[in-house]
Amino acid sequence: MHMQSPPVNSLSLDFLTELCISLEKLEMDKGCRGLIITSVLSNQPKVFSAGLDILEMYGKSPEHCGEFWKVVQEMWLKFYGSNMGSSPAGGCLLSLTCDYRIMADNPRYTIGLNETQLGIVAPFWFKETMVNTVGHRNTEVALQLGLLYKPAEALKIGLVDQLVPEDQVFTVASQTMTKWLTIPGNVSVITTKSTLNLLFSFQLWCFNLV
Ligand SMILES: CC/C=C\CCC/C=C/C(=O)SCCNC(=O)CCNC(=O)[C@H](O)C(C)(C)COP(=O)(O)OP(=O)(O)OC[C@H]1O[C@@H](n2cnc3c(N)ncnc32)[C@H](O)[C@@H]1OP(=O)(O)O
Repeated sequence: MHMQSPPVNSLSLDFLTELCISLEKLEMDKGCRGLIITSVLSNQPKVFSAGLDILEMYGKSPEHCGEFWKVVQEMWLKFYGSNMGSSPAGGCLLSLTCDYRIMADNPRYTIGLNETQLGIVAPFWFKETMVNTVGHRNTEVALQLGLLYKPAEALKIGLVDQLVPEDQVFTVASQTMTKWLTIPGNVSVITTKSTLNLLFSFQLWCFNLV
């Protein structure tokens, strides 16, 4: 899936709604077993996603914010595989929801949950997704300081799984997905993934009740 919402693939209500509808269609397509998500913006260095659309959160009605928030959570529940350039905040969440993260090895790119740098708080399910990926201590430091990591640092703490030269990102992503798809039985993989996320999904469900 190619993301192309200039200038920076910011996650607006319209963009996220379209993303979720596209994912739903793919989920219903029995021939589709995996997804690579990438940015085809023409800017250099390339942005994967600038995160939540800041304008979507400013001066809007509570109903609009509620609708926006619901679709952000929907996006979190659905994702699978990714490859990328710069990924701050919601862009980082988008990639954290994937099974495998391949980042272009260009020190001009950064990834991380930088919310505190903006004076906002990363929601608990952003935080939990980060803890599940890089552990509690790394998350504690990363979130409190709002750190954005360069590729080598991101690899070191496990925030991304692999660095590759920029022109090879898609090829390596395709090869990696081919390997993941050799695991037999869609059901066992999906069930394993659901089990890993079970407690967390339950927590999010409880959170939405209060
Ligand atoms: C209800 C919600 C409550 C709490 C939410 C808490 C969770 C929040 C999660 C978030 O995701 S908040 C968003 C955080 N995002 C960022 O901090 C990213 C900010 N942007 C950047 O760092 C950079 O723009 C960049 C993505 C690295 C790209 O840099 P580049 O130099 O290539 O572009 P430039 O900075 O000139 O930007 C171009 C253009 O895009 C606009 N822009 C950038 N980011 C956003 C965004 N997140 N939302 C909306 N618009 C964005 C920027 O203003 C420029 O616009 P202009 O050309 O009109 O000036």
